[in-house]
Amino acid sequence: MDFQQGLITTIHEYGVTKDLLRELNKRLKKRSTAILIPCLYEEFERPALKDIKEVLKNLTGLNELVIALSAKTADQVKSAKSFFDSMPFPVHIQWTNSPSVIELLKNQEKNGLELLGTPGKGWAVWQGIGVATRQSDVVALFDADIRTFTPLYPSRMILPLLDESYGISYVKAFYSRLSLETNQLQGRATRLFVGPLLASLEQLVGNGPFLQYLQSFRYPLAGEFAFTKDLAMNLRIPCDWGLEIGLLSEVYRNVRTSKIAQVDLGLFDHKHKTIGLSSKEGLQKMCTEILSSVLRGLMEHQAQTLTSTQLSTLEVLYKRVGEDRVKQFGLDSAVNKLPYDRHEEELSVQKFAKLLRPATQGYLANPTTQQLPSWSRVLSCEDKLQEDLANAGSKEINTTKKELINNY
Ligand SMILES: O=C(O)[C@H](O)COP(=O)(O)O
Repeated sequence: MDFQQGLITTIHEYGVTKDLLRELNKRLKKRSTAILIPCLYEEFERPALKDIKEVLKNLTGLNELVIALSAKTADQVKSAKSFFDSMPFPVHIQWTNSPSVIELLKNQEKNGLELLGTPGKGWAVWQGIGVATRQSDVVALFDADIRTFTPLYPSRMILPLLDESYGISYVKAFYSRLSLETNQLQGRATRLFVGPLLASLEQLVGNGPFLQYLQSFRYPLAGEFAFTKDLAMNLRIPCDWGLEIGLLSEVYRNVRTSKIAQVDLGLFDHKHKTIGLSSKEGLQKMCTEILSSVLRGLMEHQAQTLTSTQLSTLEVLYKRVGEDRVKQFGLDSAVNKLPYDRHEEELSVQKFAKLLRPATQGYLANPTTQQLPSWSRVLSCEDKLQEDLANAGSKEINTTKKELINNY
């Protein structure tokens, strides 16, 4: 526990779990809430989503479950629908890359709206927000690959938004990251890249408000967050691995920090990526895109950028802080009797350090990234697009347009 340091409210986990679901269901009836799960069809073939479904079945007060599904065939969509057959609330399967959705969004180019995002989580989140906010005042988002999902997750993520007297608009998760198989610390991008990067940038450019804000989050890359409809409708959505940092930047732009809370979800594990052989793969690609997102935030909120001398300093600082963190996590693991592969962690820091120069130069050469426009901006042009999108995403399928699906 801490004593609420930092800019945002921290909700700790004190181990009291009695009646959590009863309380949640009671409050859900008073403020309409949707859960949004962006998802590739492959997740339906893995055990995690089945476990998530079993927990969600207990949320009798939920207004809607929205599955933003990327699928290759109509049969996959049908089987996703029957997978969620028995839920005690409406389930909307939004086929994000269906021919009708692609046609509808492509058609918006005539209005100057670029809505065909790069396929991936960002695009699915954007569609899911559009669909979910038609009928719900609160939206909570969970990844489909969480292997440790318990009733505590939805309860703790959603409850802070259901009592409006606290004035909270945005809730972000944090957790302890341990692999269920090896019992080793996970969260490599967060621990070994984002943490040391933010600390190094702070030394380099000073403790400006945006850097201070980002550092208030105990797990800035957490993919689990919840927001009120009015905030959700005003967020631009990035389409790359910078999604989580990019959304934090959009939240910073839209609400005061007193309206933000982070919640301890306890233990968390999910599907893991490899570190990748180059900056185009795995965690290295992820960190490259995260760096762009952090640099963009520095520009947008602090009007700061990196000169070439600063870039050299950043490389030196990051390496030093990264190596210090490896030692710190080693001690943390030893005292907790967790296995720790120091060599592997040192190699990760070395690889991440090598990304800094090309990634920064790449960002400076092209600082604007693809972001999907906020829903409030979209509706100012096409006020029926939420409905049209939801209809197109759940419509029966035209399999003759298979090549469209494959491209998205
Ligand atoms: O949270 C993170 O740092 C990234 O998602 C990577 O996580 P992992 O090391 O648990 O795969």
